[in-house]
Amino acid sequence: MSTQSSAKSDAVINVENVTHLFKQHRALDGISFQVAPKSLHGFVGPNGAGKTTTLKIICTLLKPQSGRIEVFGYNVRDDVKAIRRRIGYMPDHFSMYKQMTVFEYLDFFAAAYGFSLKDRDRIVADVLALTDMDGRKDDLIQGLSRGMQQRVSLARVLVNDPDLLLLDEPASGLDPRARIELMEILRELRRMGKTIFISSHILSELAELCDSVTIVDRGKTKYSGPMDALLETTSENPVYRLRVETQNGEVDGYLDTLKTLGGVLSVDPVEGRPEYRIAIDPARTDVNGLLRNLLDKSIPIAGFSKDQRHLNEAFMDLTERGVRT
Ligand SMILES: Nc1ncnc2c1ncn2[C@@H]1O[C@H](COP(=O)(O)OP(=O)(O)OP(=O)(O)O)[C@@H](O)[C@H]1O
Repeated sequence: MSTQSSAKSDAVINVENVTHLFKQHRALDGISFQVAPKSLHGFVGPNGAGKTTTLKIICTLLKPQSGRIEVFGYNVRDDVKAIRRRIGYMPDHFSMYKQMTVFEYLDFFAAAYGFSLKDRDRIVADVLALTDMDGRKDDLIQGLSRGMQQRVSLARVLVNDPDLLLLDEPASGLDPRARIELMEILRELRRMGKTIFISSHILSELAELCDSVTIVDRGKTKYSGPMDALLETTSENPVYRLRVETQNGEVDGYLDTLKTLGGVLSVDPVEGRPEYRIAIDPARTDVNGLLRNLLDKSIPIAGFSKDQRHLNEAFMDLTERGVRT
């Protein structure tokens, strides 16, 4: 009997204090995080951090040894069938039946899900359209590029119309164009209301795509929340980035004026660009005060934004040195 919990939250994935050992080796060490419905949630961590292990537990291929994992409110220990009906899992390393055509391959999986011959034609046409593969249905898989094979693999995951997609490093080995096209397909799937959980060991790869992210290292959660909040400067003193209009590329001349503005703590010119990073004391001024002062001093503003930490900086701050084997 299935035992969907009355769920204390509406999270699609709820991971609470999960630990998993391979013999003496602690692959997961009390990991916890949640994934909201209809979000595109990144799962990032260095090699050996525990991403694949977590994904396998979420998709019911591996039983958790301790802690709790719920998917759509179903416990992964007891409700395997109910969960499998609603998820699509794309593993990091997969083998395909490469001597099949794209159509035969997808039709084979639709048949494995128990769909009738009539439904299968429609389903395969739908997933081919979703992955922009309509024109390739009669191509042999072995003749397709890696990017195209990855799309077929994604199409295969969509055959049972899952509400949650679990994708393990889907962009690895793809060239920039194939990556961008894959990301566009994922955005479209999210627009259709699917929740997408996507792992990568490269934070920058997911930064533009994902609205929320969990960073994991050595089996522990290092950050889980909105992508924007991760990139905010951690300092208590907000930092803003000012770009000035230049004439003949001349950028000097504003530094001294900027330093004298009320509430400004420090001003750093950005090397090689007509830009400054300005830190303010929030007890003495705010963003509106700073902008007013800039206008009062006739600084020619060409652009102004809150400074964000560089992604790599955020990732390095949160994860430890050394590769885990
Ligand atoms: N079946 C297994 N037997 C023994 N150790 C394992 C097994 N699977 C994973 N591990 C170990 O558990 C740790 C976590 O592995 P996991 O594959 O989950 O990490 P990952 O974050 O997905 O890494 P990568 O980015 O390299 O794919 C690693 O130290 C790995 O060597």
